[in-house]
Amino acid sequence: MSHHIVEVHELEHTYPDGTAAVRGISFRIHHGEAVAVVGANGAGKSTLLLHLNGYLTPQSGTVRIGDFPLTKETVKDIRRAVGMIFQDPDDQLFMPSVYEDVAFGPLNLGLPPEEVEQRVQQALQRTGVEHLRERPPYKLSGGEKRAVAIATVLAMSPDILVMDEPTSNLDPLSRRTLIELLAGFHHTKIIATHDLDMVIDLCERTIVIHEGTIMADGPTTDIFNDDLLLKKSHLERPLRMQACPFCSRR
Ligand SMILES: Nc1ncnc2c1ncn2[C@@H]1O[C@H](COP(=O)(O)OP(=O)(O)OP(=O)(O)O)[C@@H](O)[C@H]1O
Repeated sequence: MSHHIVEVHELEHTYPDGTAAVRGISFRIHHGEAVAVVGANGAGKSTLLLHLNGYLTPQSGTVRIGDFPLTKETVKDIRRAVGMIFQDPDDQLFMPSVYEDVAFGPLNLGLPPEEVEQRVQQALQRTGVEHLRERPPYKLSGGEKRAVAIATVLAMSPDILVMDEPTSNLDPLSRRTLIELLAGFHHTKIIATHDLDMVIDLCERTIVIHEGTIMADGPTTDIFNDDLLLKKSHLERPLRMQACPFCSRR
């Protein structure tokens, strides 16, 4: 097996209206790495992420997850390895209760009832939402929904977690709780986000996307200290790295 768990090579994607969203992207990610994908609105982050578990298949170029090249034939295996957490938890939660949402994936795998129960219990415990087990997901708060969406993914025991804007629309405390939760996961993590302060907390490596191409790929601290790169990519230093507006100290 390759020691690169994710390999993307010369990936391109053009939408039917002619928008070239991903224009020749290549990178490799090792087991256990936590990698941020950052870039301005419309840079191509979500389009790239949708290729990592087969919601989109390559028009040109390749995506490999572990031993499998992504094709229509391997997509089922790839979805078992890669858990995708969407920006809007409502895209992920559709059953009448939290329990049923978290059990949905394991039941679809045809697992025996005891194992389904065990996976659901563990996933709810790890995300701290056991008490919501019988609640209808649509009545939960944004932070609770996000945690349940993560539980639905954990119940599938993926190797890799791919997340699109996991902290969007969360209040500061829910955001902090989520960051602590994610920091405790030992999965390979790929996180597309505008929350650059979260990136400092979670990701040792950052890939900067600009107009569908990779502008930079390296240690997060190097990227966030490169003001010219940030400017060219329409990004700003994370708040934590900006000068204090009152005392002008960093
Ligand atoms: N379904 C679609 N049809 C046509 N164009 C699309 C579609 N989805 C995205 N695009 C376009 O592709 C480009 C990349 O969009 P994408 O959503 O991947 O960017 P992003 O970096 O995730 O942006 P954001 O930070 O705003 O979420 C944009 O120009 C966008 O308008």
